[in-house]
Amino acid sequence: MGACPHAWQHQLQHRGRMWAASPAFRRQLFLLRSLAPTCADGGRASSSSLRPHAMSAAAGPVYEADAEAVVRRITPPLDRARHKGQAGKIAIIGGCREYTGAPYFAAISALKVGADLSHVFCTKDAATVIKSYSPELIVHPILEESYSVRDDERESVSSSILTEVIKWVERFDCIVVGPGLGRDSFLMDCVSNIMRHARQANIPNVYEYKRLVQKILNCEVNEENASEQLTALCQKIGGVTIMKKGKADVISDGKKVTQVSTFGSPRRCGGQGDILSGSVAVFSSWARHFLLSNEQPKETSVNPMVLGCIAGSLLLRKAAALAFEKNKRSTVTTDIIEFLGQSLEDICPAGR
Ligand SMILES: NC(=O)C1=CN([C@@H]2O[C@H](COP(=O)(O)OP(=O)(O)OC[C@H]3O[C@@H](n4cnc5c(N)ncnc54)[C@H](O)[C@@H]3O)[C@@H](O)[C@H]2O)[C@@H](O)CC1
Ligand SMILES: Nc1ncnc2c1ncn2[C@@H]1O[C@H](COP(=O)(O)OP(=O)(O)OP(=O)(O)O)[C@@H](O)[C@H]1O
Ligand SMILES: [Mg+2]
Repeated sequence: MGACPHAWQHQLQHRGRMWAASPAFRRQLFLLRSLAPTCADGGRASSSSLRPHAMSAAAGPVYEADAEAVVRRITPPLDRARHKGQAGKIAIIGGCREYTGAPYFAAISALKVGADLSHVFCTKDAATVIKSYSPELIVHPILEESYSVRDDERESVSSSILTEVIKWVERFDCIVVGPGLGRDSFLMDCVSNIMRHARQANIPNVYEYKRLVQKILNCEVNEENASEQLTALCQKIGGVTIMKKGKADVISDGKKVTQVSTFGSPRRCGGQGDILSGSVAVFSSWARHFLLSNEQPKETSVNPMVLGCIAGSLLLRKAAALAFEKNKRSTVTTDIIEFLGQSLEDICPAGR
């Protein structure tokens, strides 16, 4: 979604040409090729940037991504000529009566990573609360839950919600569906309709993943053939990208399996998945712009969503590590958000 802005595209093209002449180019090309499903060597070769991991399974090896290199490549330069929106417009669909923190974490993380605009589409009850957390966010109180809709109104309310969201959808570079959505049946139905209009990647945790495997593959999660199961799940859902979160974040688009296992923090405070979703949204949109602006060889069909997952995972882990160093057991999600900027700066300085 979203067209590539010209100034940015031009700058990236220029950087792309410079880059092509640089000695590091071959290593990066290998990285990108290795992420591609149909690369010349079938991804079999190994290099310092991608190390096959011991949990290799029938679907093929799981490579440790060179996540820092990915972050450096896809993060756009800061340029005085750029206007508002060119660094990304992100939308979060989530937030209900119970959960107002989750959409806030995801939306504020998108801004702290570097997006220009962050919108939240939530229920009417959640909107005032979310707005009061931060004046930075643009909050749309347009979703409804079952308790506020009469049975005979469901269809008309659902279609007017859809109309309202669709009006906005095309303006966004990436949409995150789910943080704090809860489980209300009417809300789920409305959001399913919205998702049909904007195909999404899924970012499941252990329980969400378990439910997906049971429902789609009709079996239980099996760690013995984890990478084969993940690949099959991506394919069966229709070529989506899935990040299976955990000790290592394992990412697949149904073709290759990559992981990020850089150490983060031993704290498992709720909300880290929400930071992750906001960060992945920004990096995926940057990756899409980057790939559009730097013509890739035809056989190198790199998936921007995969690059976004790799970059988002690394950034969250680095920020979590710094927050834990400072706050130890009292580390909470807000502390991690504060370190997103420094973590990106450490990998990819703003003045480069
Ligand atoms: N401050 C907030 O408003 C927050 C709201 N959240 C929202 O809360 C709702 C429920 O989220 P949950 O993540 O609890 O949902 P799940 O239904 O996936 O988790 C159910 C239970 O499993 C546990 N669990 C999750 N991952 C696990 C793992 N890797 N290993 C072992 N146990 C695990 C959880 O602690 C929870 O008790 C979602 O709508 C979510 O977006 C969360 O994002 C956290 C922050
Ligand atoms: N066992 C672990 N070891 C190291 N890092 C982990 C581990 N589990 C999760 N993480 C980190 O936390 C991130 C979020 O995963 P988590 O399972 O907490 O998501 P979540 O349950 O959706 O979070 P949320 O509370 O926002 O809903 C992962 O991407 C990973 O970086
Ligand atoms: Mg979650």
